[in-house]
Amino acid sequence: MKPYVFITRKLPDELVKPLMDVAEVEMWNKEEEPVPAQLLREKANRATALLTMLSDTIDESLLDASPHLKVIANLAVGFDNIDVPVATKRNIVICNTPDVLSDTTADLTFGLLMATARRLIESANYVKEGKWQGWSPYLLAGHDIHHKTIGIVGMGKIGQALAKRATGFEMEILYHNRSRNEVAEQQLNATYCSFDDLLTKSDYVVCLTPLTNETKHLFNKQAFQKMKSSAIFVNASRGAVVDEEALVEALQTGDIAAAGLDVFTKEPIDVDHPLLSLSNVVALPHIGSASIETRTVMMKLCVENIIRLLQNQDPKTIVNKELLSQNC
Ligand SMILES: NC(=O)C1=CN([C@@H]2O[C@H](COP(=O)(O)OP(=O)(O)OC[C@H]3O[C@@H](n4cnc5c(N)ncnc54)[C@H](O)[C@@H]3O)[C@@H](O)[C@H]2O)C=CC1
Ligand SMILES: O=C(O)C(=O)CO
Repeated sequence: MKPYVFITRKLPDELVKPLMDVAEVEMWNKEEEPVPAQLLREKANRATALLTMLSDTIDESLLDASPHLKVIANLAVGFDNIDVPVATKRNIVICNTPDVLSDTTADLTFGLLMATARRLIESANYVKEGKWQGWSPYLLAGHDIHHKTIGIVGMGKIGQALAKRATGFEMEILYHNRSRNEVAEQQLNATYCSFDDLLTKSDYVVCLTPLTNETKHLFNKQAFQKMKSSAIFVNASRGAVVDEEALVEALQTGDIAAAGLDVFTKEPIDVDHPLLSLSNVVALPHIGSASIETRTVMMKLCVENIIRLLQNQDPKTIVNKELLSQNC
């Protein structure tokens, strides 16, 4: 009997085809809506493998109810939606999609920084809404990007790709990370800083850390108060690294100048959330890695990882590496 694999979103058939050759595959039939939690639970109960989205919660109770599960391939590099320690205890391999999305996410993050600094969305709407009466010296004037200081919190793969883009704008690059990044220092001339130093010195503060117990609400009232009043905050990691109430207050009181946000604590964010009413906020619907090319490669990587695991080979990318020698 073929192993049963459940995919929690409608993906293109041609990308899933290789999996169908080795497994019985079922997919949730909607592209834009997550699978209901109860249905996921029922499917997971029979599944040997799951291909999940970052919007699916894979917690202890779901893992408890999934006795045959061998692998979960998450269509994301981030895996904060999965209880990895519990999965590891149950010998369930967790795969993610690192590297393949770093350049695409860095492009979006730098684009978001530019859109926020130069007020691109506000300006485009201004024209389309017929508000443009004529040229004037400070009409929709924003802030320079070139030769300014960017502070990157989380100098990992995406952070490094972002720093590379910042060098093209001749920016001074500061970074804060769990450990020193020699490539960033030697090849990109980035300078390591304490978190507080980075906050006080940067014109642009960009968050690219994973969401962990340590980074939850890292950007709180105190952090925003340490930033320059002209600083622009950009978050392309996970919403919960930010205390959103504190961010609203910082933007309203002028502790910081503006924010570019690709991610939110609750996704989708409620349309009446105070952040969305502020003209100095650019909000995007979590599209960091959303290019057709990159999403296709991410899907292929998930499919390949599941096939490899089902054939008792090492996956190409794994989160809980400690399981490699045991399982694969
Ligand atoms: N907006 C979007 O669509 C996307 C968001 N992401 C988010 O970006 C995150 C980073 O992705 P990668 O760069 O590939 O991961 P990575 O693992 O290569 O880099 C993360 C870096 O953050 C550092 N870090 C962890 N905890 C820290 C802390 N407390 N203080 C300072 N630094 C800390 C790590 O040392 C590491 O260098 C993902 O975990 C994900 O949450 C990733 C892709 C797309
Ligand atoms: O990969 C991730 O972690 C994302 O947020 C989407 O690509």
